[in-house]
Amino acid sequence: MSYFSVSHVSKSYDNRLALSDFSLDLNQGEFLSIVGASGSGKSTLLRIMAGLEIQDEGQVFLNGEEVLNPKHKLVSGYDEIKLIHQDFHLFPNSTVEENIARPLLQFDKEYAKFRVEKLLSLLGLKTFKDRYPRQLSGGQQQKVAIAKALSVEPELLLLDEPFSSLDTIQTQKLIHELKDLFLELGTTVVFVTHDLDDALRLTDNLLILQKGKTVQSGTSQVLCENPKSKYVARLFSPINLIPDRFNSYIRPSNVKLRSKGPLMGHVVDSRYLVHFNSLQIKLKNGGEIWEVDDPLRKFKIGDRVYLNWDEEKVMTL
Ligand SMILES: Nc1ncnc2c1ncn2[C@@H]1O[C@H](COP(=O)(O)OP(=O)(O)OP(=O)(O)O)[C@@H](O)[C@H]1O
Repeated sequence: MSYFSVSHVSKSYDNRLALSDFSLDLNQGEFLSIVGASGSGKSTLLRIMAGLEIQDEGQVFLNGEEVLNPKHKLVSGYDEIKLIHQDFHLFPNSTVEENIARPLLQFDKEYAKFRVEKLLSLLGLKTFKDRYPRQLSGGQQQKVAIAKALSVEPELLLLDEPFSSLDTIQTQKLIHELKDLFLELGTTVVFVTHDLDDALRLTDNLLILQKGKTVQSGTSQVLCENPKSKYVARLFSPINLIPDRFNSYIRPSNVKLRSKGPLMGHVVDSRYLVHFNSLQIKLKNGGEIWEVDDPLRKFKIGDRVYLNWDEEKVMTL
């Protein structure tokens, strides 16, 4: 059996299915991102993984032991499994240091001191250790919440949209720091998000959840290059339907603009994006609009273009 395993878990609320026959296996130290739209069942799944929610069917195992839900365990939850939410759950009248030390009250004092110092240092929080949560930015508060969760050395860390109250720059910086931290500590991590970009930055392994079911899982590269459905394909970028071919699509980045080619069109809009101009091209026959990347920023509105692509990049969905 794998280190962490979710086996055939289902859950309904008032006859509405939130999770359907969901299974998952993770090795120790592995990171996984679960990506799903709002209402796809992400939070329900994490709460079941943490032993905080009663599932209708299925089981969860960590390191060979069953994770019991509140129906079977008097005090719900486990020290080995920590769930972190977007709202930080910090003690407002305790300093950063006290917040991180709080879960360690029952531990040996020397160990607690050592652990708190290590986490303050690993998360770059040393200079803030005497401040109160209200004196910190959102990103710093989230780091304290993560340090607090890591203080008891959990075996499994479950992150429920932990960056949703942070801005893009704060999120990218924190993800970068956390990745190194989790690797160093060897923690097994499940991160749920609706934001594919955040998931790609934190992990190589993805699972796409839709209406309580896994629609595809694998590495980011496999999911981007070989999506099994339009839903998965569109998470990575828009897709263009190739006319007169059965369910064949091409990504904007895989279209080449040449002076000759199988499809002709005119540029009807051009947007300046960081790495390329994003063109809207109206096809001559049929009048459909394609989205195409112009990395050399060569084309202007009104230009006539011919669209080419490599057959191996065509996705049949
Ligand atoms: N306590 C509850 N009672 C009734 N229905 C619930 C409850 N919790 C969740 N649901 C329903 O279960 C489904 C899954 O909800 P869940 O919160 O797990 O999704 P999510 O992917 O985490 O959504 P979000 O990203 O918006 O937080 C939704 O349809 C939701 O309305």
